[in-house]
Formats: sequence, C-alpha cells, structure tokens
Amino acid sequence: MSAFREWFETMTLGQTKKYMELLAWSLFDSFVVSIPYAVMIMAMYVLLIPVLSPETKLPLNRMGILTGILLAQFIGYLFIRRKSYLDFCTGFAGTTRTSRIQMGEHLRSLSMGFFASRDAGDLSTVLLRDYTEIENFAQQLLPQVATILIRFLLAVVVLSAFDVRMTAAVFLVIPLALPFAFLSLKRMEKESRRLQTSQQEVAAGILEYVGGIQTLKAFHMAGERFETLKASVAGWQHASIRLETGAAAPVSMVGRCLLNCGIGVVMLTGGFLLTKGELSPFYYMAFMLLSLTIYDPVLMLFTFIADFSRTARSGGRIRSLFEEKPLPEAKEGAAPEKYDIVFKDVSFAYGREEVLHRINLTFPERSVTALVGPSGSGKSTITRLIARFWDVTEGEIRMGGIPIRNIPSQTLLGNISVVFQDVYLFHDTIEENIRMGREDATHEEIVAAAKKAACHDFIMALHRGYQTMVGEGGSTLSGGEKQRISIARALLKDAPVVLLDEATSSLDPENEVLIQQAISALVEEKTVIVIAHRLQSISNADKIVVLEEGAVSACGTHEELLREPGIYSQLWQEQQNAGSWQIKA
Ligand SMILES: Nc1ncnc2c1ncn2[C@@H]1O[C@H](COP(=O)(O)OP(=O)(O)OP(=O)(O)O)[C@@H](O)[C@H]1O
Repeated sequence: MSAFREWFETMTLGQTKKYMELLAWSLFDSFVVSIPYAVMIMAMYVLLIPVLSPETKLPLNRMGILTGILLAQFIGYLFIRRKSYLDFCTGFAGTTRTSRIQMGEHLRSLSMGFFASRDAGDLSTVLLRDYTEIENFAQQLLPQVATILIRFLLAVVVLSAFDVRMTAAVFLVIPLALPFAFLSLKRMEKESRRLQTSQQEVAAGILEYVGGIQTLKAFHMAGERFETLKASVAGWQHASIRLETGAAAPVSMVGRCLLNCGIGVVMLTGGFLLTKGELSPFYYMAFMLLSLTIYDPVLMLFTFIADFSRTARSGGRIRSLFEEKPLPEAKEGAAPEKYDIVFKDVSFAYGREEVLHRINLTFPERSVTALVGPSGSGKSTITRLIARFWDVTEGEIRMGGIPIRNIPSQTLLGNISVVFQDVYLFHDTIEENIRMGREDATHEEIVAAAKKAACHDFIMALHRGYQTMVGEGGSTLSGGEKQRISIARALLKDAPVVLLDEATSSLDPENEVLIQQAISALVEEKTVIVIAHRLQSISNADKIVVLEEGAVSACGTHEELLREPGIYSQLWQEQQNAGSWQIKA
C-alpha cells in the first residue's frame, strides 16, 4: 500500500490532495456521462417487453421518462463537463508549473559536481518530456481509467439486477485476463527504461552536435558525428518498437484473447439457461450486447499499459532529481563584515581523485593575491571553492572569519564578483546581460560600467546599441568583446571580493591597456584573487602564491620569488624567452 501511495504521490507531483479533489469532479463527470449507458439498457428492456408479450402496449410514458432523463443528463453534463474539464486542465497545469519552478530552484541549489555528472540533454529531457508525460497521465489517462472503472461498477449493479448468473458469466474472464495485464506491465519496465535511455542519448547527441558544430566542421567530422547521431535516433526508434512489440506483447495478447473468449462464455451460458427456460430471450440479447460494451473498456486498459509504464518512469526520474541533495544551506544567516579569505587545511577532490592537498592560505582584505602555477595545478579550483560551487572535501574556508558554509549562498555570492575565462552571455540584449551584475541598475549606470570596461564604443557601433540581442552563449560576439562585457557586469556589481580567472586571456594588445585600467578600477580596495598565465600581468600583485600539483610550493612578492630558485623564476624566464617566439617559416 505504501508503494502505491508513493507511486501516486510521484505521479501527482506531490499534490495528492489537490489531485484527488480534481479527480472526484472528474469521476462525477464520468458518472453523468455513463447515465445514457444505463438509460440504453432500460430502454431496451422497455421496448422489448411488448415485442415478447404482444398483448402489452408500448409503454410510452416510460419512454417519455427515459427521454426526460436523457435530456436532463445532457444539460447537466454541459455544465459539469465544462467545470471538470476546465478545473482539471487549469488545476493540474498549475501543479506542473509550480513543480517545474520548484525543480528550477532545486537545480540552482545543487553543487556544480552534480552538473558535471549529468549532461544537459538528460536534464532538459526531465524538465520538458517527463513533465509532459506526467501531465498527459494525470489529465487524460488517469481520468479515463477512472471512467472505465465507474462504468464497470455501474454495469455490475445494473446487470446483477437482471440476472446474477449471466452477470457472473460476463465477468468471469476479467479476473483471468487482468493478471496478464500486470505481468505485461512488469515486462515492459525494462523496455521502457531502454526507451528512455535512448531518448536521452538522442537529446544529448543533438545538443552536443549543434554545440560542437564549429569544431566538427573544422576537423571534417560533421558527417562522421552525424552518423553517430543517426545511429542513436535509429536506436530510439528500435526501442519504441520494442516497447510496443517486445517481450510484453505476447503476454498482453493472451490477456486480450481471454477477454475475447468472454463473449463465447456469455453465449454458451445464456444458450444453456435459455434452453432450460430459465432466461428470457430479452435478457439473453441484452447480455450479449452489453458484454461487448464491458469488454471494450477493459481491452482499452491493455493499450494503456505502455503509457503507464513509460509515465511511471518519468515520474520516478522527476522524483529522483528532487531527491538530489543540495549543498547544505546555513539556517541562520551570517553575513561577513570583513572580506579576508582564509583556507585552513583545505583538501578537495572532484570525484575520487584529490586535486588540492591541505592548502593553508590567507587572501588579505583589500589586496591583490595572484595564483600562478602550471596548467592543472589547481588555480581555478581554488577560486571555484571560494564561490562555493563545490564544497571542500576536508578543511575549511572562511570569509571575514566566518566559515563560508555558514554564510547563506545568496549573501556569499552577493559579495563576490567573478570574471572567468569562459564567459557565458545569455540570449538577451547586451544591456540585460550587463544588468546581471546588479538587477536594479539604471541604464546610465550600465553605460558607465560599460565605458569603464572599454566596451561602450563597440556596443554603440552595433546596429541597436545596448538593445542588440546577443546570440546564445554570446555566439555573435568575439571572445574579447564577451570578456569585456563580463568585466562590465563585475564593475556594476561592485562586490568586495573579486575573482579574476584569466580575465585578460582573450584581449588584443590594443584593448589590453584599456582593460587593465578597467580592472584596476574594479579591484580598487577589494580582496582580489587573480589567476593569470602571463606573469607580467601580475608582477605588481601584493602576494603571489605558486601552486604545484594541488599544493602551495612558494609564496611571496614578485621580487622575493625571483630571488629564490623554483618554478616561479623558471616560469618567468621561460615567458621572457617566449616573448620573442614566432612561427618558423
Ligand atoms: N569539473 C572537473 N571534474 C573533474 N576534474 C576536474 C574538473 N575541473 C578540473 N579538474 C581537474 O582538477 C585539476 C585542477 O584543475 P584546475 O582547473 O583547477 O587547474 P588550473 O591550474 O586552473 O589549470 P589551467 O591553468 O589549465 O586552467 C586538474 O587535474 C583538472 O583535470
């Protein structure tokens, strides 16, 4: 029972009570819809009596009553149907909308580790297709099944009043056929899992193909990769066919055959009772006709089995996504008043492999600390831990003396401006993309930030200026332009902590001077942590931390580090030599 309750809760997106209210109306609606069905049985009875006993007159008054019932049903039905249909559609649409929003908020609270382990295709499948499946199930499938059950009960009551033995003959095959329906539902589970996996593969494949089309074209692989995509689409088609015709189909077929045998059982039982004179020809005919209207809905249940199985998996996937544990949030919000950042014995692993080992570091307030070191040494990871995109595996990070775990994520991120090497711009206007830095910023403030970040001129040269739409991910702008917009965002935010990860990596020399000035304005009086591969750009930093294989190997000013032999002086020397590097003809 608890498994059923859990299943029902999943399929109604946790809104069981509200759904039951909607379903109650829908059942009432089904009851009203079924009245003509009962009237039809009564009419047959009323009309056949004079046929069987010629001395009786046609009972016109009874026919009049039945017609009156039908008319009343028709008028009542118009109102009830309208209400139940509208209530169901708007009511359940509201439930799915709320659940989708809750899912969006939930996803926001998950660590970046979660997103690294799930691809975008997979998540978009849940948000789009799985919710649609649930919507169809709750709005159409479940009410239809409920209607079938109501008709069933009505038929049992009305037919039993005529003849209990014949009623038993009609229903005899149903308990025999239903186990086959459940068995085929069980068998379908594997096929439906396979179908959903292949649907995810196709969604992920399309996203990857479109996202990587430039690289694929450059490497002449667009055709080859398309073949892979074609293969996964074929896999999808194959899985869909298997769902309908696979191992579950023969089982379901046996159930259907049994149901079809039911009419034979009714015929034989009726014939037997008729010859013994225990059943009138009227009842015989009535049972023959009515048994068809009973088996048809049950046969329909068999066709719903595939839908049931598929939708149950969709519900399960929504549920399991909700069950993903978010990063623990501080209950009582602590807001730092100072902005120095301290790493105490911090170790971190993305998965199993540790990439930072017992880091002890202080990033003093209102000073610039640079992180340098070979590629993969853990520089970006340190900045991402400060913004709490991941939680540390061991140790603690403090901001202004408060462990960042105890600072609500809104407050923490409100205190940090981030300029990463891979800038993402949204499919929106340039103005709105800059406004992400501070939602209540005025147009004048946005323009001022853009001027400081040296992007005002190129924005004004665009055909609609600040109102120009940016392609998804910033695809219509150059790398340097995107980088400058992200600096404008950070300038607008004016947060006390600034994380710069290769912020000047995409800039041409012409812009570099301007951008250096903008960055100088951005970092003034802030706690700044900067990553730069070109040591020249950070030689003025107050402190330089050298990382090697996830551990701090040296720390000091540029001059101090140059004085001692080590990776810093080696890197510095290499970069000085590389200054004269050129492609040899
Ligand atoms: N999302 C991730 N999942 C798993 N491993 C990761 C992830 N991001 C980085 N790593 C690994 O963690 C280690 C440190 O990476 P990190 O990006 O911090 O280095 P980095 O010093 O900033 O490198 P670079 O200078 O090339 O940007 C590397 O071995 C990298 O492969």
